[in-house]
Amino acid sequence: MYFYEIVLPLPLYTPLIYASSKEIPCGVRVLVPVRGRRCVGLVFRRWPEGESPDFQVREIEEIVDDEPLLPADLLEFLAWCWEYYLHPPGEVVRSAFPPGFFREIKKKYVLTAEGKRLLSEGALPGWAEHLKRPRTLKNLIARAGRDLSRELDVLVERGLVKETEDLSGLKPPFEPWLEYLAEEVSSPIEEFLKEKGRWPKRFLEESFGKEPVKKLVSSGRVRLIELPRMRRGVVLDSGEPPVPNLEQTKAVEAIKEALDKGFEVFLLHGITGSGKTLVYLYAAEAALRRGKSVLILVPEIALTPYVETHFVSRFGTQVAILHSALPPRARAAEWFRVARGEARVVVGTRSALFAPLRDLGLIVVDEEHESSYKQMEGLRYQARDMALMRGKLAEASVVLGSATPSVKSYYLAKTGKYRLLTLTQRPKGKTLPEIEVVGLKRPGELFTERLLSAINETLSQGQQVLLFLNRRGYAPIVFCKDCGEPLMCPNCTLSLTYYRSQGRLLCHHCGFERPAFPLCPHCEGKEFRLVGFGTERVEAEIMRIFPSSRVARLDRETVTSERKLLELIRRLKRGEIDILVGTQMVAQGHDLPGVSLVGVLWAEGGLHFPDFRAAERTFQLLVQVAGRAGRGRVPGRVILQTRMRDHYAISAALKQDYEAFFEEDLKRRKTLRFPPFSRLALLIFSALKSEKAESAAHKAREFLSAFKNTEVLGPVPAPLFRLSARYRWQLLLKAETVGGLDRALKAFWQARDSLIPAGVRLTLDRDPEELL
Ligand SMILES: Nc1ncnc2c1ncn2[C@@H]1O[C@H](COP(=O)(O)OP(=O)(O)OP(=O)(O)O)[C@@H](O)[C@H]1O
Ligand SMILES: [Zn+2]
Repeated sequence: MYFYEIVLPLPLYTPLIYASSKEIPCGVRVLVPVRGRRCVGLVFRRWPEGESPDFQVREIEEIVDDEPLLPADLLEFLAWCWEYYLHPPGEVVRSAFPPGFFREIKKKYVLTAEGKRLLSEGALPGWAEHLKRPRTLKNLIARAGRDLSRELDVLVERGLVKETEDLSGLKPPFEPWLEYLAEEVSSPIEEFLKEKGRWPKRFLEESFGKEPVKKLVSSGRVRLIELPRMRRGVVLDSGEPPVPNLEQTKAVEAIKEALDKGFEVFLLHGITGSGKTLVYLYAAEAALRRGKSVLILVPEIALTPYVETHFVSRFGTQVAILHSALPPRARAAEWFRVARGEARVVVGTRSALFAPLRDLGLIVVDEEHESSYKQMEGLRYQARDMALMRGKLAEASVVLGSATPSVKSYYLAKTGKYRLLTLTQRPKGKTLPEIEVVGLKRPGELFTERLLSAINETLSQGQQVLLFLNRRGYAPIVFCKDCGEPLMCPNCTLSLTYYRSQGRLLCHHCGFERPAFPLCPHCEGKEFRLVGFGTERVEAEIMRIFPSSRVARLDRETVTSERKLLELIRRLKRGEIDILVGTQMVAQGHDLPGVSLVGVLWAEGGLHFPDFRAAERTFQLLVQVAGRAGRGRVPGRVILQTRMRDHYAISAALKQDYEAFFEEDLKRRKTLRFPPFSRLALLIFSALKSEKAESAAHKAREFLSAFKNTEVLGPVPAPLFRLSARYRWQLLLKAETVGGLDRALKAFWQARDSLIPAGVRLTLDRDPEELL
C-alpha cells in the first residue's frame, strides 16, 4: 500500500490521507469517499515508503487523470499560498482549476427505461417529466416548486428512477485538428497550414469551405489529431511588430540574459505609451525559444483583448486566454490546452497566476500597480506579490511593468532587490501630453470654462475627447429636501447612488436597490435634492451642451461584457465617437490614437478615502488617464479640474514626475511605519451586533499583544462600519519582518476557536491594499 495526502474541495485546514495499491503521481485527480459521498481530490504528496499512518485510512476509488495536470512547482506554490494566507488548501487548489474540475460529486436522479415507458403512458406524475435528464434533488425541487424527496424515494424503490453520479465536466472537450505533413505546397489552404503547423479543423472549414478541407484530409497530406478544443478568440492580425528602439532593446536584452540564469525580478518603469507591450513580446519570444513557457498577467478583463491581439498574431494557437468572463466550457478548454502543454503562453487576469504552465520561464505582470491584482474575497491574495513566489519556485524571471509603479515595487528596485529597467520616451518622437490644472471654484461646478473651450477646440479639429470621472451613476448622494437626511443603504454605512435611466437607487457595496424615489424614511418627505455627479450625469450634461456631437459612456453600467467593451473601443478607434465619458475602465492600458484631449473632472476624487494608499492611487490614476492623450499624430493635452492643486499627489501628476511623488510618499510612510517599512495584516471581526464583534476584537488584541515583534492597533470601528448588515471592528497588525508577523498570525489562527464566539465572522487580510 502507498499512502497519499489528498487535498479535497472542502473547508478543511489540512489534506487528508488515503491509501492505494497503485503508484499515483502527484498532481493527478482521484475520486475518494468522504462523508458518505464521493469527491474529487488532488494527489498532493506521497508518503515515503515504509511510513504508514497509525489510524484507519480509506482507499482511493478511482484515478481521474492519466497524467498530472499540475506541475510539481505549481503544487509547491499552492502549498506555500495556503500556509501564507492561512487558508483551506481545498479552496486554494480550487483556484488552480477551471470551475467544475475540482468539486464534490453530486448525486443525480434519472428515469430508468421502465420509468420512461410509464411516463409516456401517462402513468407517472407530471413532475417526472424533469427526470428525462439527470437532475440533482435540489434542481428537481426548484423546477417542481415543492419538496419531492418522499415521492422520489418511492420511484427509486419501484425501480423507475435510478441514482447516477455526475462525472460530466471533469474533462474538457476535444476536437479534431489538422497537422500538416507534406513538403510541397499546392494550394492556399496548404500554404496556410504549413505556416501554422496545426490548426483546428472547424476554423479551417470556416475560412476555406468544407470540401477543400475534406479533399486535403483524403489526400494524406495532413494528419487528423485530437486536441483540446480551441476557443474562438480575437484572432485579429496586428501586423508585424515594430522594430524595438534602443531603450526597448536594452530592456529585452537584460531579460534575455536572466532567462538563462533563473529567478530574477525586473521592474520595467516605462512612461505611458513607451511601448512596454513590445518588450513583453520579445522577451516572451526569447523564453519560448529556450523551450520555456510564458505567463502574462493583466489587471482586468478589459485589457486582455489588446495584449491578446499582439500575442496571438505573433504566437498563434500557442496562446491561451484565461479569465473569468470566458464561457465555462471555453475556459475549461483553454485551461486544458495549457495543462497538456499545447498552449505555452497564457494571457490572463489575476487567477491565471495558478495556470498549469510547465517549464515556466517568464512571468510578466503588466500595470503592476493596479489594485485589481488583489482579490478581495475568499482567498485574499495579491497576484503581483505571489507572482514573485511562483517565479522563484519555477526559477523563472519576473517582469513587473508600469508607468506608475507601486511605491513598494519602486522602493525595492531602488534598494537593489529588483533590477530597474526604464523607458523614458514614446516611440516615433511622440511626446507626453501637456497637463494644466484648473481650479474648481463654485460649489457643484462640473465643467470649468477652460475645459469647455478646450472641448470645443478639440472637436472642431476633428479630434476626440475623453472625460474621466471615477464614479458611476447619476448622483452619489440624494438628500431629502424636508429633513435634510441622505438616503442610506439599510445594510451598509453608504449612501445610495441614483441611476436615472434605470429609475433606481443602488448600494455600490451590497447591491441593495429600490425604485427612485421612495418616501423619505425619516420624515416621509417626497422631494429630494441630488448632490454630486457620476458618469451618467456627466454624459447627460455633455449631451445638453454639445448636442451635435456623438457622446458615449464607458463604465460598469454600460459595459457589462467583453464583447460590449470591444465594440465601444472599436467605435472609438473608427472615429464614430467624439466624446467618451468613463470611469477608471478607460484610464489605462488602451491605445487610443484619436484622443487628443483628456479632461479629468475631479482630480482629488480618490483622496478622501481614509487610507494609506489614497495618494498613491490618485497619482497613478491621474498619470494613467493623462497618458491616454497624444498617442496619435496630434500632440495631447490634459486638463485636471481640482480644488486641491497643492496636494503632492496632484502637483506631481501635473509635472508627470514619478520621482517627486515617490520621495514624498515614501517620507510619509516612513514616519507612519507603513509598507514598505513594515508588513501589515488586517483582522476584521463582523457580527450582527456591534458589541459582539467589538468584544471578540478585544480578546484577539489581548492574545496578540503577547507577541513582542508585532504591534497591534485597535480595535477600532472599520471606516465602512456596517456592510451587508454586519457591524465591523478591525485590528491592524504591524511588524518589521514577515517572520514576526507570521509567528503571531499562526499562533492566533490556532487559538481562534477559543477566542471568537459563534456568530462573529473573522476575515484575515494579509498585506491589505486598503484599510476600509
Ligand atoms: N519601437 C517602436 N516603434 C514604433 N512604434 C512602437 C514601438 N514600440 C511601441 N510602439 C507603439 O507605441 C504604442 C504604445 O505602446 P504600448 O501600448 O505598448 O505602450 P505602453 O507602454 O503599454 O503604455 P501604457 O503604460 O500607457 O499602457 C503602440 O501603438 C505600439 O504599437
Ligand atoms: Zn448596502
